[in-house]
Amino acid sequence: MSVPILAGDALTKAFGGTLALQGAGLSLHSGEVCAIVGENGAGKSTLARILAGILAPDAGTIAVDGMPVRWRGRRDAAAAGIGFVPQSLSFVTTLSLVENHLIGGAGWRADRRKGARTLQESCGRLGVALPLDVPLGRLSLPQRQLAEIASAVAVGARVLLLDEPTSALGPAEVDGLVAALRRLAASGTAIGLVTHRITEVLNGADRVSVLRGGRPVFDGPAAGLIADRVAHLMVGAAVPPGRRPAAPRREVRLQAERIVLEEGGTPVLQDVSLAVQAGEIVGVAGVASASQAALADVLAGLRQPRAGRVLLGARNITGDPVAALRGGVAHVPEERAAGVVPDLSLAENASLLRTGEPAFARFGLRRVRAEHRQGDRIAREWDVRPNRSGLAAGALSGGNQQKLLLGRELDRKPAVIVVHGPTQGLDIAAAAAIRERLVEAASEGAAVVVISADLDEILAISHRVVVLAAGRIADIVPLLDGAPDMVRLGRAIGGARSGPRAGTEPPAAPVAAEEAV
Ligand SMILES: Nc1ncnc2c1ncn2[C@@H]1O[C@H](COP(=O)(O)OP(=O)(O)OP(=O)(O)O)[C@@H](O)[C@H]1O
Repeated sequence: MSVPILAGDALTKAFGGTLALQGAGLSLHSGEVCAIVGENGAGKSTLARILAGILAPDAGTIAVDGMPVRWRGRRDAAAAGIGFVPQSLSFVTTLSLVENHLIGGAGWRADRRKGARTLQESCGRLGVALPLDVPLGRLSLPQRQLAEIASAVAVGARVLLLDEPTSALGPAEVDGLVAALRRLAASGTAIGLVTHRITEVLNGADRVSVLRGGRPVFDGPAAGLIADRVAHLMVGAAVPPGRRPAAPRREVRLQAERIVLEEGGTPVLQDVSLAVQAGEIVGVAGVASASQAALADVLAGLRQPRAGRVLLGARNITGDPVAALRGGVAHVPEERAAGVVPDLSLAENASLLRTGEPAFARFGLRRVRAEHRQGDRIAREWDVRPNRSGLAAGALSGGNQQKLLLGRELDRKPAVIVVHGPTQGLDIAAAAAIRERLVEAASEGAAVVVISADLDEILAISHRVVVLAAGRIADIVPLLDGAPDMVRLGRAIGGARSGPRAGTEPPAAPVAAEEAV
């Protein structure tokens, strides 16, 4: 076989007492997409970051074109053509793609016109169209992901290491991204793709490298692998099938009435009405867009719509996050960084938003021991690894931060749960466990809104699916015994309106008990 462009061998890395990598390696060849998989905390990000020069290994070697190298930092690796797109996107959202490209990868000497031209070229190579001059904050998460990839390509990456670029994307966007990556690979780029999604491994990758507990357990061609085998390699066990939720109670807990929201003059939510009953799980599907995050924010009282109102029971919580929080609304945002504070410890994050409660404060002073007990308990119950309450949350792997965030929010036994991308970044076993927890919370009476790019996930646990298209409710599709009308659902997701006219859905429309079983 040809000499790999980038190869890491026998790499070892410890963080304090945690051995993140133990003798792991990876070879990336020109024209090849290699999926890097493993459960949460397996060491995938650590491996990618070592290869990209962000972290220094404790032991092991790295070679480029067969020649040993020793990165002194990210710049060394970038200069050798190693591009890296992190799990938490790094571009500044108030700046446009061109501006980010100029202050980041391209360097201050590059001029704007030339920067824009090379970005256009890399978008062309990827086969995607991105607005170059719009602040990134106005783009959807998948577009921002593509923007960082395009910028890495534009600075001449021969190797692209992507840390879970697809975890927040829906099936159509995943297909689009995988197709874009395949096009890039066909032009000679070597791609290392960290992912949890088995379909990507099977459909998008040429080769699969599996890590478990920091050790390499498999490296071989993707062809001939079946989903169960990949799942087994990743978690070392079979994943049990999930449970469906029981019928909801006929009591509307959360109600959004004719919500209208605009961002910079652009309509994001248009006449959106939704009623969620106690014990009900409503899934929100649709092509990933800014509307979904906006809906989550409005339901949690975090954003003031231009028109319409949000009721928690009889209480108006529109644009009032304190009333929403006090009334028992839990919110798990799409971007983990908005929910977990990386510099605070696991214990502090676990008790965040509760510091005023008597259990966590006495005479105005924090009860640090109580915070630690809370951190220990949540970490134990939610399988956050490593379970060390004093550890900075930023030192947890992405998936473990997600478990911590969900654990904190659901531990309050909220009346309403608004969760965006509940299992993003989680391995298949952890994702199944989280879905189980959401079903359990609904069985205990919570009204749950699950916004997810993963349609299978929505279909697995929801009573009804609300389809958002272009900021409007295109349809509300009931699930009978979990089996939706896929044609109707597909049409709605594609933007066709077939159900109730947007905004005219009766807010308190009860779900027939037989629909909800
Ligand atoms: N800066 C750090 N300080 C302390 N521990 C760390 C640090 N970075 C990573 N770790 C630990 O190293 C281990 C491997 O983490 P890594 O982020 O590489 O896992 P991962 O496979 O990418 O997981 P995920 O799928 O959840 O993102 C984890 O136990 C993590 O807590």
